[in-house]
Amino acid sequence: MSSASSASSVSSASSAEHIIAAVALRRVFGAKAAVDGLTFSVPRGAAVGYIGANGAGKSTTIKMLTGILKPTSGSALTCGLDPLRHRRQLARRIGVVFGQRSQLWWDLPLRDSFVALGAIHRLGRDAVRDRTDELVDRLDLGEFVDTPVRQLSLGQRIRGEVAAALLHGPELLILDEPTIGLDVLSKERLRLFLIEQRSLHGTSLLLATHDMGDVRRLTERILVVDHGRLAFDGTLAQLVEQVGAERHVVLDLTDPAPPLDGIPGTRLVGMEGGGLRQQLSFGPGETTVAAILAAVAQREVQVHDLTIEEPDIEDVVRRLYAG
Ligand SMILES: Nc1ncnc2c1ncn2[C@@H]1O[C@H](COP(=O)(O)OP(=O)(O)OP(=O)(O)O)[C@@H](O)[C@H]1O
Repeated sequence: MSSASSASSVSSASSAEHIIAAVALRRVFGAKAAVDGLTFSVPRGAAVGYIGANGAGKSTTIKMLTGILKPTSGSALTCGLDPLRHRRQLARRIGVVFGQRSQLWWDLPLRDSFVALGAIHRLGRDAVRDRTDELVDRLDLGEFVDTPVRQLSLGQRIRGEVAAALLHGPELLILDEPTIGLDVLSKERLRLFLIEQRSLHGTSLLLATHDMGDVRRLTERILVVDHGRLAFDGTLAQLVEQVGAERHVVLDLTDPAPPLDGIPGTRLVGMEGGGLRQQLSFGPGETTVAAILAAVAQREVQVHDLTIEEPDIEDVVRRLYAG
């Protein structure tokens, strides 16, 4: 079955409710199925994390959803459109960022890229200017918006990529590893911006990432893909319940202290240096870092430093299969 004819088999009712609808999506490279019969849908307005180990098939899925790659079989509708047949129309309704590959013009300053993209998307000059001003302000691009892209740092470039992807106010934003290689502050700044944009504009989000922090902050549902197949579809809390992928807070204390057990919502999972460093684990919804710190303060110990460790995605996927 061709992808064009099969895409039309996804009902139009579902395409109104769903920003993405994939049915038995499959893509083979030589003898290997990179994506192997994926069926899932994303309701309009939702934010979904798409996670999996290296080579699990995430980028291949995204390429099929955006019309870059033809499925070997199965079908996909993105914004109700067949991505291959309506690639140009689709481009006006989605924004895509591949963290590892630039979609900007290397020799042009960001501002000129925005003007060029505005022309491609057929936005009026005033609309481009207003939207550029908003994005420069919200993403703090002011210092480098007139610098050629090739001279930007990774964090600056990614902010530029995200701005470019949102210039035309897409219904759906697809991000493939947007925070890869970014330092903690740049990651956080980008996440806050994305949260704000979604609440302002109701943009749907599909986020492929290796970063559990991205998933936790930005999405409400998780799809786990493994060897091109869907291994899990549910909330982070359900995933944690199923595989026990908890967060850890590592507390470095100013003086050795007795075990910090019995802190509500946490388990003491490690102690070093006679109590100088203690590690507590906790699941989503059980407690917060702020509540943990407040409870620790009542034990009359002083926290000198703290680190929050997110569960490792490769480990989560392994445990999903082991269980
Ligand atoms: N153009 C291609 N030709 C041949 N094999 C490919 C091609 N693109 C992807 N693959 C293979 O398909 C599988 C899935 O790759 P894909 O890039 O979709 O995984 P991924 O989940 O995005 O991985 P990563 O997290 O490492 O980016 C891998 O085994 C990869 O080597």
